[in-house]
Amino acid sequence: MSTPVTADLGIIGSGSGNSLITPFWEDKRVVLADKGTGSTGAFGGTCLNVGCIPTKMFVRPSALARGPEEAAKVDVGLKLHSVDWPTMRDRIFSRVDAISEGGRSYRDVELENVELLSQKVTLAPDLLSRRRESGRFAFTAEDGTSAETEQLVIAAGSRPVKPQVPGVDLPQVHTSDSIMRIEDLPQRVLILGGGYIACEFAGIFSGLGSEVIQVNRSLGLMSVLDEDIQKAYSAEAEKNWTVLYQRTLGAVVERQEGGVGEHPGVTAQLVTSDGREEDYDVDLVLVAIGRRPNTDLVGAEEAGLDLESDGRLVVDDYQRVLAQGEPVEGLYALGDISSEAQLKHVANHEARVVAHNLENPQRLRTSRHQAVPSAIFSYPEMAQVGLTEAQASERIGGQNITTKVQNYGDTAYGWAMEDSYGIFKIIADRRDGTILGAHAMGYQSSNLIQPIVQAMSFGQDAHTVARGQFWIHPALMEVVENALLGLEVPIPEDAPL
Ligand SMILES: Cc1cc2nc3c(=O)[nH]c(=O)nc-3n(C[C@H](O)[C@H](O)[C@H](O)COP(=O)(O)OP(=O)(O)OC[C@H]3O[C@@H](n4cnc5c(N)ncnc54)[C@H](O)[C@@H]3O)c2cc1C
Ligand SMILES: NC(=O)c1ccc[n+]([C@@H]2O[C@H](COP(=O)([O-])OP(=O)(O)OC[C@H]3O[C@@H](n4cnc5c(N)ncnc54)[C@H](O)[C@@H]3O)[C@@H](O)[C@H]2O)c1
Repeated sequence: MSTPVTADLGIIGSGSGNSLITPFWEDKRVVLADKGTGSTGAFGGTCLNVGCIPTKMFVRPSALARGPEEAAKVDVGLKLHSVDWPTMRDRIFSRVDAISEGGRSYRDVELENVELLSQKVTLAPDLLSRRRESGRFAFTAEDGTSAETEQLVIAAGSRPVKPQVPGVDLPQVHTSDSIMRIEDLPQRVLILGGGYIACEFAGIFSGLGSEVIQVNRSLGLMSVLDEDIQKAYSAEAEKNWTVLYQRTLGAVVERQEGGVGEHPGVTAQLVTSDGREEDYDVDLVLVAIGRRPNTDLVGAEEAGLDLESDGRLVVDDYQRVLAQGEPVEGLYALGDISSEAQLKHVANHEARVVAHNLENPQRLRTSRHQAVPSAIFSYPEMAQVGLTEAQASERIGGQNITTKVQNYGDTAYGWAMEDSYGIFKIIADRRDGTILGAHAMGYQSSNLIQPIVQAMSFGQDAHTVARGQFWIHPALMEVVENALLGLEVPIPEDAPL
């Protein structure tokens, strides 16, 4: 057996984990292990290579391709000439791949204190007893290279779940890991799932001109959102592409014709909730039914670490990993492998906390998971923060909440847009004006929600936010101002006017 690589810090995962290598470690040794992400085995994790960044780089051209539809509402005739998928794809990935490669070579070649293990690694099954005896954490790579480190961070992320059905491993069945690199735009695509990823890709492909069939197991899309947004979005999606509910994928069978590039099309065999079978001939299938934490890939359970019921690592407020209910000193986790919210801004925040705690073990800081917003960059776009109306009613009693749903179309900028569907909903405690949540669907809702995130983060009440500042007239942000003003909350005598 070869001599283990020894280091002060070990990191498993080069996504958000990559940012832990701060100047503090310059005169110390770091081992960074990453097996590679997506169909190209890229460095730098999900967000950069197969997640947030490339998806939004496809959302933008897709939104522009909807230009004629939007322009027609305001009496302008536009014509879409072409959508050049191969050029678009290559432009997007030439940027993404260059950043990924730059990141790899910076870590691997330029930083002398960092050893990069471009392999899948597994925690030593006797991780905890060895740590007690030697003071070090141990893990091993597939080629037998082993590493021992004083502190260790598990930032190994999550991966797409695939249903175990016949044909699911055909090359025409994609996940978000591979779909963005396909050779050409499909004419007809079936998307399985009704959550973030399915709704974003349904928006992308339908905007670019593909015929989209979205299939969800439950009734309605985006079931995690507030009911008003969920219903409004489902109704819009049903107008924009085909949406089928209460069905799932039974099998995928290769056909002779259709398809994209070298692969022929497939028949997606769906099974309805009452047991009927329905066949859809499509060019390809995208499966987007959730992501599972990579705890199995790192051997977390075998190493004696505690797991949540959904397979995530259990961490305390300092992001320390728990074993038998107790935090293991020097062992941290962050991002999708331990976080309830699989969101990049959450992983980044946790990484800042872990970076601090690694460098200051005597002054540990806690992570914060209140007022975590998210946006779904579909068509229409959606955004949310805080409690849904149902959750707020359960938390403080329905009689104590006040809500306002502001239509974009009832504001000046909404008139300019001829907007017919945008809504912004705020939920507050009617007793003291505390903002409990906000939920929106419509143009730029991911930006419009930020003042509410700010108010919730800094504890500002609804009336103070509405009247304690100027709102630019007649900007679209007046949607938010009007939603705040529509809440029935107490207004103190000396409140700003
Ligand atoms: C299609 C898509 C779109 C998204 N869009 C958004 C968005 O718009 N906004 C948003 O906030 N979030 C979005 N997300 C979620 C976001 O990408 C993730 O929450 C975030 O990237 C998680 O970061 P992480 O550091 O935890 O994991 P990752 O970035 O996945 O990093 C984990 C790394 O660990 C490596 N690894 C795993 N196991 C091992 C092992 N045993 N040995 C060695 N290496 C290993 C992996 O290869 C990977 O590189 C999106 C996700 C997807 C899939
Ligand atoms: N914009 C963003 O912030 C963004 C974008 C993409 C992904 N993400 C993150 O990635 C996570 C994973 O995304 P996701 O969309 O894969 O999962 P998800 O949990 O958001 O949605 C899964 C969906 O698949 C459906 N489903 C599950 N099994 C099914 C089956 N067998 N047949 C048909 N439908 C089925 C569920 O009803 C649900 O609608 C998200 O929860 C989110 O945290 C975030």
